Amino acid sequence: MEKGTSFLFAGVHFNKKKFSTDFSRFQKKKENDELVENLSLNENRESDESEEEEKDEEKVRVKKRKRKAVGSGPSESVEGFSVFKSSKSVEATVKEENEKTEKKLSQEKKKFYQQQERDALFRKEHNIHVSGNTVPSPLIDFAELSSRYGCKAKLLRNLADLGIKQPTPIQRQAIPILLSGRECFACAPTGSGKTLAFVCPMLMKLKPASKDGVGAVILCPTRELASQTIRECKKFAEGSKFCIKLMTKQLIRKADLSKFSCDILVSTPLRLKLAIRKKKVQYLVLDESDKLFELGLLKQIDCIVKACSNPSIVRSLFSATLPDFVEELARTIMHDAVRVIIRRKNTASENVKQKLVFAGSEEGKLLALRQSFAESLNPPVLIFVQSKERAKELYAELLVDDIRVDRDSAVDNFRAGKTWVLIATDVIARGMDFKAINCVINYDFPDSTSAYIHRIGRSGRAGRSGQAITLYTEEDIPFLRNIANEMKSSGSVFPSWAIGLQKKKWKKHRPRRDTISTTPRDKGEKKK
Ligand SMILES: Nc1ncnc2c1ncn2[C@@H]1O[C@H](COP(=O)(O)OP(=O)(O)OP(=O)(O)O)[C@@H](O)[C@H]1O
Repeated sequence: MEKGTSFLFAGVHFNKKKFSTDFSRFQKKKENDELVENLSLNENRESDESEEEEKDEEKVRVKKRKRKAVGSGPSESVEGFSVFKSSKSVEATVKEENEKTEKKLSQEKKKFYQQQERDALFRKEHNIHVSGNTVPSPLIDFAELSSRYGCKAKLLRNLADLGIKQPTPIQRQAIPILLSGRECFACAPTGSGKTLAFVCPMLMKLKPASKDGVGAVILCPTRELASQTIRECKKFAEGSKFCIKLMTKQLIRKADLSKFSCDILVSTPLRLKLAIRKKKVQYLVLDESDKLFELGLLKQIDCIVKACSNPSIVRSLFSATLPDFVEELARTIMHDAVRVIIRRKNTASENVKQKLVFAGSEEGKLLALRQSFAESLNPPVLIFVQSKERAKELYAELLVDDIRVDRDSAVDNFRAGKTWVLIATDVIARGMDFKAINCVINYDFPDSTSAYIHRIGRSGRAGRSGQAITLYTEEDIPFLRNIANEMKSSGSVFPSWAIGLQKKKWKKHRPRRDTISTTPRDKGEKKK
């Protein structure tokens, strides 16, 4: 018996003589289905067939019908007639298959729920709060960037070289969200590594040195922050071919923006629209989003969002303060976005020890500052005032004291450690990352709670501890309540009497203050 037919004939009593014609035909074709067909045709021609053979043929017919019904090929069984499964056995097989599928599904479901439980516990442990449809699991460590997302070793090495060993909570959650192509709006404390949270997915997903338009756009509210973000991006991308550009006035003047291309473009909202019009932007980040959404810039932001018309764009919003109106705006422009809050929304960093000092008057403030320098202040110190003019005035006063002081135009000197005290306005209150600032002094009371959170957040960054001193005068007292609440919720000692103050709607508290000067002057005189 030929190899090809052996399993079909095993155990079958077959009268080859009587069916010699058909048998030879069958041998030629060697097709199992053909054999079944022939056997069935022969039933009519050979009326004197033995009972046993008739039974055999009947079984073949049953088998044929069954095979048609289930659409399967020949059975894998090799023993006798078990090859022609009965209707019962087919049903059993189907049932078995169904049971197997159900079991597999329920195991997958179980696995999914177990993973969700683990994620929930992990998020709780790291103070990560999320809302949105099936949020991707947070990162356990940076190594997961390669195991889960195929991150190149170079990026991980760069992070390690920068001393970035473990992801911060915002990085643990926001990176997988953005890598999964989901949009997100995130609120995480100052100095908690939001920059890497949005830059890392770009460096993993964008093709370096692509000439195909602008891969990613990072919008910052100030030039100072944009320059810093560029520096950070370049550090993370060290050794790669990424083209990372800062949008400057010169660039706008020189370049033919219709042909302009780069991988990551960092810019303030001004004039960005021209550079990205008709370009296939894949990532759009609004850093310090609440500042960007402030009324003055809203129109420009709207234009930029519209200009980024790539339907598969991934947009994200990041800030340490996320007011409700920004959330509402975010929801109108984003689809299926995930909301990520680290710790509690709109709270000051826990790493900053906050203190309120009553100075009575403007003169009292200067005395209190001098006293602090004489007694306890360790550089570097960052002092915030409410205007450039006041920065000039205070600078002149501190120069007299022979303190190594500079004004916000001298940010680089301060960064390099050449000056120990920097007097600044709110222009550098957001996002600026000065290493190891020991103390922030709010010489002039901040004009809003979010300004307070961002100002004092220049200290206590990347897990370091810091200090913040806020001087206040009589006219600031009505606005103390919110600051005291901030102190309370971030674990600093707070004046409980201030919590009991009447709630006041805080609209840019920037009173006209007396000139900063200790030189005697006529009573009632006010310098400009
Ligand atoms: N995983 C990490 N481990 C250690 N340091 C980190 C990590 N991620 C970022 N950093 C460092 O922490 C510092 C603060 O990061 P970053 O400026 O991104 O904070 P931020 O959350 O954007 O703050 P802000 O709200 O003030 O803008 C930077 O010096 C950065 O290099």
